[in-house]
Amino acid sequence: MNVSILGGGAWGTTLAQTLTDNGNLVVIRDINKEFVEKINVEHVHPFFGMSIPSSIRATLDLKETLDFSDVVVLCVPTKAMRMVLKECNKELTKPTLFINVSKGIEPETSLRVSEIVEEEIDEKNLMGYVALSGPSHAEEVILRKATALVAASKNEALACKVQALFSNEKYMRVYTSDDVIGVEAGGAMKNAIAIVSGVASGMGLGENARAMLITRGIKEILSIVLALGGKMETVYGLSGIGDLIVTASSLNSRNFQCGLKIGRGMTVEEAMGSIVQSVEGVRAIHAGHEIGIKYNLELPIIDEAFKVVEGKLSAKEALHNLLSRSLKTEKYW
Ligand SMILES: NC(=O)C1=CN([C@@H]2O[C@H](COP(=O)(O)OP(=O)(O)OC[C@H]3O[C@@H](n4cnc5c(N)ncnc54)[C@H](O)[C@@H]3O)[C@@H](O)[C@H]2O)C=CC1
Ligand SMILES: O=C(CO)COP(=O)(O)O
Repeated sequence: MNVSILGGGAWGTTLAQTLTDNGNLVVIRDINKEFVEKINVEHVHPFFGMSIPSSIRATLDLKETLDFSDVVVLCVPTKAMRMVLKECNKELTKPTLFINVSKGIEPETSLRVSEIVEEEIDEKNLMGYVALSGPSHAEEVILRKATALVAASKNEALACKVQALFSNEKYMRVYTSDDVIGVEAGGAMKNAIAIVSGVASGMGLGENARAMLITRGIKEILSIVLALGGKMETVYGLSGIGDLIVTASSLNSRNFQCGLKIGRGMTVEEAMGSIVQSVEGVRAIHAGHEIGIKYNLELPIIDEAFKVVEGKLSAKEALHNLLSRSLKTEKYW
């Protein structure tokens, strides 16, 4: 089938290869002319430089991309998501299935991408929505290394459609889920904890500290997912703990790297500015902090991380605050 991808960066172009491997025709829309040329003329991945199938086409033209199919994969940074969806809504002429692979919650509204899609896309243009998420560094998927994802939708048939679209027996296995909230919120919040984990490493703390922050971070992700109406079992799955494992201790993770740089003394702006690809975790820390206030949640790690990224506290002071909290019994729910 024909598939349109919005955002031809690290992940979008990698998924274009998977969709092409599975026998589909893909058009990517990106706003970066250089990326479009790399894909169309050199047939290489714009970030990783390796060859990609020559049938993948890229364009700067949104209308051409939307006209190409009735399946659109959203793969732009979540800070651009609302704007991109507004532009799409003006150009759409038919009911379209939106598959979102971007990971974030809008800090100003605490809305997940599915909710932003519902706000910005007219009902007549919205065939349905599926969130596709899980532990999947583009650096490995582009090399066709074995990976598993989860496709979540309120509509089971659409989740199955996306499962079939992306799965192949060589390297990609997709599960389905009905828990859109859990998949979206878990996928967004793991980036916040990945930054914290990177900060700890950058400060010169050891693996014990990282394990502590990741494990107690899971408790905070769980609190947020449950408060938003998601399921506990989803947090224990690919889009939750699975993605946290891959992100919170890997140099392939832009969020971990960003934290590493902050922990070594860079400001948040310097750290973000030094990484060319999207870093979603700082916005996720803001979103998590806001959700904590709204639902009266106890989120000590996210709240201390918020003070650090706001420049109100050093990472060392934040660590001291966490270690000097009142002693308690270990509980996860
Ligand atoms: N890189 C990875 O391994 C994975 C990334 N993701 C998620 O996918 C999303 C995108 O990440 P990456 O592809 O890694 O980021 P990236 O920074 O490599 O690519 C983003 C692309 O979006 C384009 N873009 C930005 N604003 C746009 C707009 N207004 N209209 C159209 N295109 C626009 C940029 O030019 C860039 O090519 C993020 O939310 C990330 O968390 C999810 C799974 C894996
Ligand atoms: O979401 C990802 C892997 O599943 C990518 O993580 P980073 O954005 O931290 O690189």
